[in-house]
Amino acid sequence: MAIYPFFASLSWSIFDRTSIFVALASLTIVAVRLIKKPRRLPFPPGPRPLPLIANALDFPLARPWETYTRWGQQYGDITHIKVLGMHIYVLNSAEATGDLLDGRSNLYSSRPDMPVAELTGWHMTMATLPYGDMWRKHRALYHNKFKQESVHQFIPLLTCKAHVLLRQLLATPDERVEHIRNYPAASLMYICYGHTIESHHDPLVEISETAAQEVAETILKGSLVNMLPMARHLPDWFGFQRSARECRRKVNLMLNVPYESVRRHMTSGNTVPSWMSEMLDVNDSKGGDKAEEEIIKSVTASSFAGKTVPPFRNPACANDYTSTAANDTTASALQFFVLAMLLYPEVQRKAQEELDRVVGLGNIPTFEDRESLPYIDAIFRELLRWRPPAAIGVPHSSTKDDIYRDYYIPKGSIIFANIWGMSHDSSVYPNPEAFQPERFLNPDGTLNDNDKPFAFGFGRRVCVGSAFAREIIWIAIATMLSVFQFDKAKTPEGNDIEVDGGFSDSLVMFVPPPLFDRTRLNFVLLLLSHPLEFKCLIKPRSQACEEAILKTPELKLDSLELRWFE
Ligand code: HEM
Repeated sequence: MAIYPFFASLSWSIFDRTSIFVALASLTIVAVRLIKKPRRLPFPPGPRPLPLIANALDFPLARPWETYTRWGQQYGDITHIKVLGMHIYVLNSAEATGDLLDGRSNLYSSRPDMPVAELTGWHMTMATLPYGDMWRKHRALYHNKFKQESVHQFIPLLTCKAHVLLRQLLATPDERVEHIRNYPAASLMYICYGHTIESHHDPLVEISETAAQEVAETILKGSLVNMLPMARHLPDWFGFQRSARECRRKVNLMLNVPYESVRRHMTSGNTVPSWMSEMLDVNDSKGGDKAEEEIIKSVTASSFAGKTVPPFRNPACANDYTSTAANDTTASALQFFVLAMLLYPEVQRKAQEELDRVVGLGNIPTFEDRESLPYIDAIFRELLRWRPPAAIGVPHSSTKDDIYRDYYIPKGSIIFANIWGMSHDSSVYPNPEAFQPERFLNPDGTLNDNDKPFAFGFGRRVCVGSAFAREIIWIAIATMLSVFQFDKAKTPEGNDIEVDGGFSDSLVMFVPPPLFDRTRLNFVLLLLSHPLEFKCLIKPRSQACEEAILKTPELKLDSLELRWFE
């Protein structure tokens, strides 16, 4: 049967020419949209998903950077997996990371959502805030304090704290791990609140640590709450409610003890100048907005809060804990520095030759010597390349559907950039496992232009403390190398105790998202890498070095008196 007569019989009165034109045009637009619609495009390649559980078994929980790097070799520089309904993308090249996280930072600057974190009161830390106005406010305050042009204000304090570190290492070298951990914590506590840490058991540091510890444990117990929000109404004996309440109490102490103490000093006309007192002054002068005050509490707490011993603790590692921002990244870099000096004694020798040439044996360098000490800066850059403290960074999440290289990336995807893989790309860094500061030097010994470490992350979420990190780590490395010799410890027979160079996993833990709400994603717990425990001999390089350490001036600082309340 011919179809034509049917169409021929249609009356022009029903389908006049204009209507047909409009209908055809609309159909064309819809068709083009459908064809171009991102959903039609494929996801990037990745491990084959299984029915029902998709890639749940592929997701690496231990040493994830190794799996990511393997995926990069197998599937190219962008890999896709699907876990518990979430689309996860792993970027394995500087090009793809630059294109998406830097180049399209308007789309890729959020963080995975964390329903359980809200229940525990832990959603206030800046690194976990979703992209938006609240994050912008936090970031602006942070940037203002820690931007490149402002970090010179910290020079006297950091010099003083580096000298404290030298004196501690001289007095009790076997407590190296604790001294190094204490150094960034003591610097940041003073900057944030004007509080001086007197011992390794400072009450304020302990409060922040136990708060974070409590959060990690509550999050584990809270997986069920994340999946089934109704579960939050389970009775107290179920455990989660009690945990969450205790957690909120500790977070509350962490935010309010320093705040109340700073306030009390300000009111009594006895202010110890600090970042918090500065911000409160500005806010007070504008009428003392309460919401702004809460932001001030959170921003200061974000910089040091968050050391926890993870639930799957590596017993061989003295330091495996997770952290939110500043303290542990810095401590991790410095622990790896000591390890590198043991494994690469020729690097230590070259650095000390440079120091002796520039400042002379028995003298301690200052920031003023930095320009003349390029090899020390090269050590710093190589350190962040060789053992980036956050090997897979902090995940970003996308806020709109997107297409990249004809692949589809839906809104709400989680994006990991494999910082480790990019820093160990042998086409850029030949023999990447070797610690070679020379990679960052020109043939004439000056520093080359490669000064954008992947270790600080990407785009609008790039580490806001990176300028400060460069200062605090540099002065510690330069002063330690000038006066100390780092060697392998010896057996009673005088033989070297070997150091295997191992380090703790950077572990990623996913808590399942709500069963019926795919827009609320999950919680991701990231651990920073730290060296596995190793023994080390730390001795002054000479009598003159020992005297120089003992002569370092002690900066007398006013200190905040903490005021406790429950
Ligand atoms: C070696 C030292 C450090 C390393 C390797 C490091 C690394 C990182 C990385 C990888 C991120 C995530 C970037 C991204 O999402 O792409 C980050 C974020 C952050 N870092 Fe650092 N960091 C260091 C030191 C510091 C210091 C000293 C501070 C504070 C003074 C700090 C404050 C922050 C904050 C607040 C964020 C969250 C930024 C945001 O989400 O917008 N970091 N850091």
